[in-house]
Amino acid sequence: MHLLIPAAGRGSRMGADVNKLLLPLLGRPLLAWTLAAAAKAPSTGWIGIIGQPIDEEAIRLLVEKLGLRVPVQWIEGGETRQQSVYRGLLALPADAQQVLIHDGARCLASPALFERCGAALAEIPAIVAAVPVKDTIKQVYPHSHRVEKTIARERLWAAQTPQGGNVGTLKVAHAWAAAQAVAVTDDAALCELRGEPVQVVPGEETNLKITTPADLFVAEAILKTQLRQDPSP
Ligand SMILES: Nc1ccn([C@@H]2O[C@H](COP(=O)(O)OP(=O)(O)OP(=O)(O)O)[C@@H](O)[C@H]2O)c(=O)n1
Ligand SMILES: C[C@](O)(CO)[C@H](O)COP(=O)(O)O
Repeated sequence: MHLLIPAAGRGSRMGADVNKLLLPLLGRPLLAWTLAAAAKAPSTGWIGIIGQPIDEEAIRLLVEKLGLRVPVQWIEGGETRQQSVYRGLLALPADAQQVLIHDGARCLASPALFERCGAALAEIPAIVAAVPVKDTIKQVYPHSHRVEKTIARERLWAAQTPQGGNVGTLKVAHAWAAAQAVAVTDDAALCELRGEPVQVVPGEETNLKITTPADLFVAEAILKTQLRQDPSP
């Protein structure tokens, strides 16, 4: 399976002065945990890391230190996640039929989750890892923040990554979105807008996206537990 890792963000909500993916988490950069778990999944055969030029040296160094068993290719990212993923798709090797896309910022995903998503793609053209929403969700008016209504949560799932699908279909969807100036926050949304069926694959509650400083504390605790269960990440 070909895997793209978008890692070209700035981490503005983290408020650090470097890309949040280079921040240390239990002694190594956050992105190193993401890559180690991805490469540990037996079905992962190729990884493309999408990053900004300013981070290239640091990312190349961390990849070298990890000594991953799979080939890793550097791909220059864009202004938004969507643009970065599109660039990644265009940089895939010509023989790539299906692709998984996994946020560099989701450093707690287990190798089993990558396997589950890869296996699902053998049966279904497009997938998204997701978990049922646990909170009660309020829809509010934009400025006043007064509650407009409560959304029934029975059918709501929180989207995670990996997401993925057929390379050709995803390239067409991204090209269409670029031409029409359609902006979305995940890859599955583009398939949905194109009328392509997208299937949810059970995600993991612990598969957080590290976004704000508080997430780092939670991630550290989860990682410690994961390391107790499997000390060879
Ligand atoms: N131009 C961009 C923006 C984001 N990403 C990646 O997309 C993932 C999810 O994005 P997010 O968590 O929003 O990361 P940032 O954009 O870095 O954070 P922020 O929105 O707080 O600036 C991250 O792995 C991030 O590196 C990317 O590859 N290219
Ligand atoms: C793709 C994603 O991880 C799904 O939850 C998420 O949408 C990406 O983060 P963003 O902050 O919305 O760009």
